[in-house]
Amino acid sequence: VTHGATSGYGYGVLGDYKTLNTYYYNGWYYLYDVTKPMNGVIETRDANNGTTQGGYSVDSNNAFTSSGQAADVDAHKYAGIVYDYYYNTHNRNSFDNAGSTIISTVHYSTNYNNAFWNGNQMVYGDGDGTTFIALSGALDVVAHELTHAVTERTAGLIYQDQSGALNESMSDVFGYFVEPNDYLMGEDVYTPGISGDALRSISDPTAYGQPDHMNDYYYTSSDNGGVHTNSGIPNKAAYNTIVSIGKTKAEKIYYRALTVYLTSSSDFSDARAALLSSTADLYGYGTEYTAVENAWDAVGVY
Ligand SMILES: O=C(NO)[C@]12CC[C@H](CC1)C2
Ligand SMILES: [Ca+2]
Ligand SMILES: [Zn+2]
Repeated sequence: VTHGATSGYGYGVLGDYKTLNTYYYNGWYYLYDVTKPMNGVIETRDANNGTTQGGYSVDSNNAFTSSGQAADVDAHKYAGIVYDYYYNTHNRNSFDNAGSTIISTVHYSTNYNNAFWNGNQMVYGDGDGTTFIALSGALDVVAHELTHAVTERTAGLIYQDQSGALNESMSDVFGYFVEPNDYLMGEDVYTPGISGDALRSISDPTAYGQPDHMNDYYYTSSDNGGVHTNSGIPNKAAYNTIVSIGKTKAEKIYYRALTVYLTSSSDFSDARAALLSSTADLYGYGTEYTAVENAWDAVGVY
């Protein structure tokens, strides 16, 4: 075989075995996934602790088993899982719904306790080993970042004040929809020395210093108007919605609100209205509609 799709394997950030969609070319195996529908491609790169996009993550024998490859393994595997979620659940082909290649870069900078979508791709730090370990090691974090890309291409929620907090909330809420085994965000890569904690909770935002009601909205000039703090309010409303109507209906309502009704300047009240319109479109004005009204009443948003 001169070149083509191959199946490899590796160990993730938490040391867990996983199979990988790889690509063989000219003696090297690449973290380059060509198995997705409509020619969607997922590629993973390695900045080698620099701040460039980095070159392709490659291996000589299709076994990505070294400790330095763990972050690459998870970024690649989890990007594929998030692609599949959006395609299978919402019929969306990649972040732009046009099959654009999903690019991830890992080992960005040194001791970098963050991850971000830079407008073109996902970028993950390794963490400092105390606050975070390699951030691609959490599926909800990968889903959080790729949802920033979806939001940017759809509602385009401006990353400031209430629209910015909604932007953050959409990423946390779809992080839950992709990884629904808990209501926590980032728990798999946050504080390796402390068990049971997380970066945020959508069931109880106050557990990690976020408000869960408009009465406690945090007015600040930092963090783009506290977008990572005030997201607790729409996050709590989403949790209320999920527990009352279930994940299957909730994720359809949220996806429709994000892609049909929300705009760049939408605030929390606009989000309530967008979710109610989406609910009415999909399920009418019955129990689901009432549940969404109650969910937002409970956080003081009308
Ligand atoms: O909320 C975030 N970005 O807007 C985080 C912070 C830590 C995880 C990686 C990036 C989530
Ligand atoms: Ca989680
Ligand atoms: Zn974010």
